[in-house]
Amino acid sequence: MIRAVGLRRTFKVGKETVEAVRDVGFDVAAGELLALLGPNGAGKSTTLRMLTTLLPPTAGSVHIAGFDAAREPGRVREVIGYVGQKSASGENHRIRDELVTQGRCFGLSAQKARHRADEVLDILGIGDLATRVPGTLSGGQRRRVDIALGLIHHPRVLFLDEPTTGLDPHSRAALWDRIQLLRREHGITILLTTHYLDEADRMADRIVIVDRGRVIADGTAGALKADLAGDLMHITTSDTDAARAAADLAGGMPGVSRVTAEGRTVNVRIADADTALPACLRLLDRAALTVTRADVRRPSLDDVFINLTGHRLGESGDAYATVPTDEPIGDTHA
Ligand SMILES: Nc1ncnc2c1ncn2[C@@H]1O[C@H](COP(=O)(O)OP(=O)(O)OP(=O)(O)O)[C@@H](O)[C@H]1O
Repeated sequence: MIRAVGLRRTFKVGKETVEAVRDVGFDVAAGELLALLGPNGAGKSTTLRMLTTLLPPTAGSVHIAGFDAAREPGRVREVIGYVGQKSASGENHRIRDELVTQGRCFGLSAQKARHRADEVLDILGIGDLATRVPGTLSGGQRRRVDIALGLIHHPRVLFLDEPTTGLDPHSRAALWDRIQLLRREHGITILLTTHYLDEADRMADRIVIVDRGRVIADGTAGALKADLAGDLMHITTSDTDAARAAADLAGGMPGVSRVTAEGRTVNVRIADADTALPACLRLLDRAALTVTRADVRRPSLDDVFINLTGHRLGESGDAYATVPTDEPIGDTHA
């Protein structure tokens, strides 16, 4: 349904050239929900704008539902909905009127536009807000209105740029449910950008991780964790000397990709920790090293990101978190 090949986009800023997107490519199947995950400045919005005909790529190509975005942008716009980071609604018109006007802009008759407006209000669970004006809504309600506006013309593909940024946890969860419903019950292909790891993990069929304008991983959350992170064994020993000795022994085990000793604890990254842990404990026992505690932790997407880039998603001054702040929406750039 979506095919991006070798996308590149540079910007001239004074004498400098900013390479916002260097080489991005992926396919999204019909009905799939794909999350484009990456830190601030990774190139997610720029990629989205190229996919939605809002920005011409410096190089590369985009096809949506078989239409070439460069040669048939009008056909592409007919089949896609785009919800940017900034709110698309004004302040003073009633929500239902905004939706009807939007429907009319897409060529629906007055009757069909009214009917569709009620339909999308229902899909987003905001029928009770129909006569309110956007200026009086909460961030989460306003986000739903934005998505309703993006759905008015029955798009087959929906692009959402950081749909939950700035929402409180309750509003985020409610919005996740609505987005899942769009895909499940209405068969819409969805591509969303996010820098929330838990969001990508829980929502997406597939995750494409971008960093500094490049795709650095592409797969299901489960496959990324299994292939790029591995399980973690935490083994606590009697003292720091024992931990160092245990780390040396554990490091020689098959399937180990990394071992660190912190105080009395040894952290071992290993392919299949459930099987490896008993073997490791026997090894340490034979060496007369006392183990006071041992447990296994499954990898998170954060572990995947660290393994790929050497830093956490939230590091280097970027404003990432797995728990969002309560900042209002609509203050980020499009
Ligand atoms: N119009 C522009 N002119 C100059 N540089 C730009 C422009 N748009 C984007 N950039 C730069 O391109 C890089 C990628 O920006 P982009 O907005 O695509 O990242 P992002 O991953 O969406 O980040 P965020 O999560 O903060 O929205 C950044 O360094 C940004 O400053």
